[in-house]
Amino acid sequence: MGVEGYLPLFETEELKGRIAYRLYALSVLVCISLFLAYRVTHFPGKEEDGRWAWIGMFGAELWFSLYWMINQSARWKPVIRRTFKDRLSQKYENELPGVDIFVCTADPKIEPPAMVINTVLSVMAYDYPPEKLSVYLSDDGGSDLTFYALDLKIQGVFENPHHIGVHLKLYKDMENRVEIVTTQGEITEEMRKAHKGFLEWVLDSNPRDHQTILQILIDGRDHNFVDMEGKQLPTLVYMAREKRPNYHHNFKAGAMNALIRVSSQISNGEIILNVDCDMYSNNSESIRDALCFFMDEEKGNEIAFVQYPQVFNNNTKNDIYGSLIRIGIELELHGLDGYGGPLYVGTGCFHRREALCGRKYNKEYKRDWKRENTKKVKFNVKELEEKLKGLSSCTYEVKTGWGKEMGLVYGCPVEDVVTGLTIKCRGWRAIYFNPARRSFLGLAPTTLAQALLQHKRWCEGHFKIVFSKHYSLWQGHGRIKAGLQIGYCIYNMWGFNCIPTLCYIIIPSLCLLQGIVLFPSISSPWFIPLAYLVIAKYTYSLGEFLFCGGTLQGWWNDQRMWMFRRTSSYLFALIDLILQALGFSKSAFLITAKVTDTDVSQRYEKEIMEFGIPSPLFLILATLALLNLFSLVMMSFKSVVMNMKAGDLEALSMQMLLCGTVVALNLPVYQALFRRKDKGRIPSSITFKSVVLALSACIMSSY
Ligand SMILES: O=c1ccn([C@@H]2O[C@H](COP(=O)(O)OP(=O)(O)O[C@H]3O[C@H](CO)[C@@H](O)[C@H](O)[C@H]3O)[C@@H](O)[C@H]2O)c(=O)[nH]1
Ligand SMILES: [Mn+2]
Repeated sequence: MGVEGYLPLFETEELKGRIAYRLYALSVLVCISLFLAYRVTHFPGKEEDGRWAWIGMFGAELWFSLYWMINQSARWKPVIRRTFKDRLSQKYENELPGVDIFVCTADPKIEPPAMVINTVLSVMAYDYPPEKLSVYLSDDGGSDLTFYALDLKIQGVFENPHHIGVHLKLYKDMENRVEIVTTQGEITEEMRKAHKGFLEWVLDSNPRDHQTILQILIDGRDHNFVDMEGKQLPTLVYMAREKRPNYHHNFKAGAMNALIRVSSQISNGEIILNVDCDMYSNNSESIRDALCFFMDEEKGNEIAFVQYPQVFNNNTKNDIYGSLIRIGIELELHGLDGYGGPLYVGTGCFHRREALCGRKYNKEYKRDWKRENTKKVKFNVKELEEKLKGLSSCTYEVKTGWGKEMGLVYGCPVEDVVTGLTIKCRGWRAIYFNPARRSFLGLAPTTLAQALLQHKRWCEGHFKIVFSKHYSLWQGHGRIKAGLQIGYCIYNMWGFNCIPTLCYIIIPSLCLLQGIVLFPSISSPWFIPLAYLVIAKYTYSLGEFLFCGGTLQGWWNDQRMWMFRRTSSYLFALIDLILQALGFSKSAFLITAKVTDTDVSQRYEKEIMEFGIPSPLFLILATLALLNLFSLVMMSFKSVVMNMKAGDLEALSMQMLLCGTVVALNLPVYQALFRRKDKGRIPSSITFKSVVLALSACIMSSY
């Protein structure tokens, strides 16, 4: 029996239809084996044509089969969570823990201050006792513009009680003032004098070289900080940690760790929520939902973090860049939850401070929520600010466990994933909570280049994980469930799809020109498993996508984006990785832009793909698209001119189908190459190079 009078604060339900799914998966597995058996038994001999092509195809198929199996882990046992917030209030309303909210921003040009402040205000407006809520803004841009915007808005809050929680648009006036300053790019003398905070920006400070700037703008302990209705306000702190050229700042992970330390001396909330500067809160109940997990008497103690889905408010209907990763958020993360917890994806995540700071979980651990928060700060604001600056200095972490055993883990462009796994390996579990109303909304990339570069960074991060001790199969061994170890591999191994996909897009089209047969012909019995695989897999994939709330066109776009990512982002990540290993380049964190030109955003609204710049990513995409187009055209031409026999054509039919599908997926590329006139088309230098490359490949292989 459990605790007396125990009422669970949340419940868990397994996703339905699992038996049917497992039967389907079994049938696919059988056909995969049959198809591989066909490959092995029909291999061309040493003297025959196409031996290399067959080796390439076989290698790719072996990988795809393995990757398909890895993917099953996320579909085997997905779970769905539900909370009981009324029970939470009944039982714990007076013992609610302190919650510290961290917002990270890094660059006032690509992350506009007005947006950052909107996010800050949205999290100040949570339905939660203000004296238990503290908001911290970390500004890696060290920007006086961001500070100015924050300060201005806060004055607005004092002057207008309805400000918090109301959408930014109503505050056009203030927004305009912020905008003017942002475009001017500097703070005037007059503004500088108006607030003591600006004194901290000394003349020669720049984003990469400055002292710590720490300002407690609202001190939650001080009951004079009330809005016009007399309602108390949450604590609000601005921090730009010290930056020096000789010290590596570890990007977002470094910022988060500095905030963990600084906040521990101000509010020391037991729960930490972190959001990116574009991820505003869209649901004032999210804290209470998350607490239902942490505070459940029986199951809550082992929970280290509660992750909400990362979704966007600027997605178009058919999500042309597949930014939503729909299957990931609506299905796969639920699947990982069933085995011990989702990935930590870096934003929209509630942490237990102790777990984030390196504590190990064991069965004896039991949080007593009735215990008072022991942090009673005696200093006044000014003293406190001065005292805490040292905590975010460059040298503070030297020879400490920060970045390894404590806080977010350093050294990886997907620091969040590594951190989440490390926490789980310390014995904790995590929860994925995906309520009907979206809890956080951010900005998805609005150009193809941005979308592909974001995936390049992620892929590079996951590659690094595989070659480090943080690979789930090593680090997780004996510490987390096998299902979860494999579940992590879905993402860790994203990049390995690159070469096999390139094989599958290049080899069949070139072989088509040479008349080399790669697949069983329609009349052969070996055709049956292949046909089953193609039909069953794609029908299922479409069904899954629709079930997850997508559209038919959205699914098609998603297929295209996965092809693009695998052949360009992942390839570049691989090349970069090799260059880094050889010492030719260094890892960087390219921040995703959150501002867009008007004509670019108009095209985005209309779901017209945005190329525009002569990126090498596009050269690859265009060349592959043309290669398949040329092969298909030349092949059709040849079959008419040379009057090919029906039997020969039949043997090549699967290759023609494959080529045809690639061509169909690439329609937006051909339009951008040859038909469009707007600025978002593919630049002519890329058009020229890709035509030359694709043509020469075709000509060379036809002879
Ligand atoms: O030196 C830096 C670099 C970035 N950031 C902040 O980190 C956040 C995420 O950066 P963004 O460029 O928007 O990343 P995304 O492409 O959206 O990246 C996703 O993937 C990242 C890992 O690659 C996670 O950290 C993010 O939470 C997740 O949203 C933003 O708020 C940035 O301001 C910093 O604070 N300091
Ligand atoms: Mn982002």
